[in-house]
Amino acid sequence: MAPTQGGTQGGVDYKLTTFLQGSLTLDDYVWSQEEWPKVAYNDYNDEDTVPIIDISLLRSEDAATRSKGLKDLMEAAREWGFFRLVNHGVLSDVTEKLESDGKELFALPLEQKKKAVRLPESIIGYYFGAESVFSKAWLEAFHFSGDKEVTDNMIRQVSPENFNELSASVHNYIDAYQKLAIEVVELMAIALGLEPSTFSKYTATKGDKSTVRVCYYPPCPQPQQTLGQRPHADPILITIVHQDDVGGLQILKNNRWIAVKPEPGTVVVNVGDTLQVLSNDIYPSVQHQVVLNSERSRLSMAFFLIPEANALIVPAKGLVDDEHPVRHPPFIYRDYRKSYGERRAVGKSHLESFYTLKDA
Ligand SMILES: O=C(O)CCC(=O)C(=O)O
Ligand SMILES: [Fe+2]
Repeated sequence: MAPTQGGTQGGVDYKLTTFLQGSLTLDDYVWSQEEWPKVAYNDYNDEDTVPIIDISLLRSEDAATRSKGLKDLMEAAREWGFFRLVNHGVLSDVTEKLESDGKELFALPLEQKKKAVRLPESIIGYYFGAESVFSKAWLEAFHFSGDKEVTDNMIRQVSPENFNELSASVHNYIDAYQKLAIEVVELMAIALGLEPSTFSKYTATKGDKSTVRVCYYPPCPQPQQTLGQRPHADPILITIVHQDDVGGLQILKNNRWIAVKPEPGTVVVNVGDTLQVLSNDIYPSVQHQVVLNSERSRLSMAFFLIPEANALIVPAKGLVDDEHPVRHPPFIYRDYRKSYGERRAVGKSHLESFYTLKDA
């Protein structure tokens, strides 16, 4: 089917979206056929669904409740590389505030948003669709740094009149999710019989600290022929995604795409490549993608727990023995991240190709 060039469908004027401005047409967003989504954004399978972990059980004073909770967490992370967290305790005010601020930012004219455009070599800044590293993706995003100065500069560029409010909103979000993410990776270490800090001690405390990427996927006139994000695994320790009620996130399990159903009050946690290596492959990073729909826009906020750039990423000692040899040669996180950024366009699991690339 030849794509239509903008126009109004289902009450949405696509020409007004950022995606079809200037010389951009729908053709710029049509992917090759083998990349088209196989499962619709809302085709949920209730039999085979990402496990739900109630983190309040893991905080319980009762030893038996705690140890059952740890076992469930360990099994979910090991089998799925993904789980949904309930009762996490992050105030809904913090989440809802950034969600509504994000919507206001995306509603600004493109030229205004571009004042915070991502610079080459950086992951921080504004980017959209056909002009970004996510080339062809029907996505626009503000990626904010946990480094206050960097994010404050970005906000000053794009929305100086709301500076104080926006700055507080982004930093409150990052602080709250950073605490939760550290708690989760500490529980994931305890669940394997390791020191709590085994994974969390790799978290960056200076420079490129943990970040949040606020993602906006407007309705798309051709959701069958494009994607909001192509299949990828995240390079970091863990990601915590807050998605709204629209749906679109899918994960690859046993070669099948599984749609992750949004549940109010729930966040989605996924293992990144770095945690896979630190856990000597016990916790796998898993490919995921974002599928679009033609009716409703979707907003998600992905918090990334980022490793220290200079850290040597090497499997935890307690997980290596004669029966469990080291599965990945060590690497410096900065080198891995750089190579990941350069190869993003390929879209395959980067961890698998990284060592071959280095040896080549
Ligand atoms: O939008 C989503 O649900 C997922 C976002 C994501 O995978 C990412 O930004 O790495
Ligand atoms: Fe991701």
